[in-house]
Amino acid sequence: MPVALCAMSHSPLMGRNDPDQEVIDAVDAAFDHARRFIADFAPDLIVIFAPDHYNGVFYDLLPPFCIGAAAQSVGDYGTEAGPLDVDRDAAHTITREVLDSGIDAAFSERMHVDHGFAQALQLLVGSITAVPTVPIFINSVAEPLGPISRVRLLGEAVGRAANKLGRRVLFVGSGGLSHDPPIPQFTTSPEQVRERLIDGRNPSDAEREVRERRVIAAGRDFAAGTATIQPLNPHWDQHLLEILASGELEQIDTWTNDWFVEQAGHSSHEVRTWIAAYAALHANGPYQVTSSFYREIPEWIAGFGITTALTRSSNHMK
Ligand SMILES: O=C(O)CCC(=O)/C=C/C=C(\O)C(=O)O
Ligand SMILES: [Fe+2]
Repeated sequence: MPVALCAMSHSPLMGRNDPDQEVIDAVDAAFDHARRFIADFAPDLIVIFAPDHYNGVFYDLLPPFCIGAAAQSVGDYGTEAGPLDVDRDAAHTITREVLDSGIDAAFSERMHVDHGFAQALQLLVGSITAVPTVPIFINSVAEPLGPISRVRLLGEAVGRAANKLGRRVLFVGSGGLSHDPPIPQFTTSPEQVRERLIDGRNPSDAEREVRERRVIAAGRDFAAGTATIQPLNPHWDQHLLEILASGELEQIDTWTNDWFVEQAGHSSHEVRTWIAAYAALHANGPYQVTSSFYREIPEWIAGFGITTALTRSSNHMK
């Protein structure tokens, strides 16, 4: 069966701290294109790789990867709250293949997910329940992180499982390219913040509001050139996009986690979701990137990309 991919940046600042209309129009056009690509492909299952930002997964038990057989969106930053339409059987099949491949992913019958999953599903297919989904959490925020090669291997195992499902599977990767938004680091946080990073589920509306305002203010300062956060790195972003388009994903195995941060900021680890999605596609055969959008958008603290891809055999089977 054919498989396809859409990898996209997300940003909680979209609609909250917007750039010039010309930039918004360009992003909207790129999302329109991605939506048409997905509608043409007509997936009957979405496997989405996304991170969490201390809304669903905490330091009380922090796996590198977790596959959800049921999942609940927390509804942060105005995203849709409530249950995703998770395909439990597909989640079990994928988990078995991943574990059989020697990748020790966690498994959840009640995964909590945030805008990393919900914003992508809403933007690409309209809602968190529009298409049956298997959500796969990839820790991209809470250090320490394992080597990037494990992410590629996870993606390959998921891709092999998808191949066995006999379904029209769309792989989605959700997360930024270079960016360094103000997400607390455990080692440098005061005790009170550490406590919420360990066990901060179900914050009050007021607590959530304070956190969200802090990120919005950082976006304003960053766009005004007065923030102390790390600059975007369009050269690094383009280099990564070229490697992903080439299909030579092993090249990325040599990149250290420190180098990701040095070059592209702490949240550049979110490209783990893209690498997993591309590896899943690659496990189904040689592929072709069919569209690639990129802009630096300081207002959203994002090197912002959207790409679509198809395996070459899927192209003939459309
Ligand atoms: O306040 C916190 O603990 C988390 C802040 C937060 O959720 C920021 C998210 C930013 C992104 O998702 C992003 O730029 O990719
Ligand atoms: Fe993020």
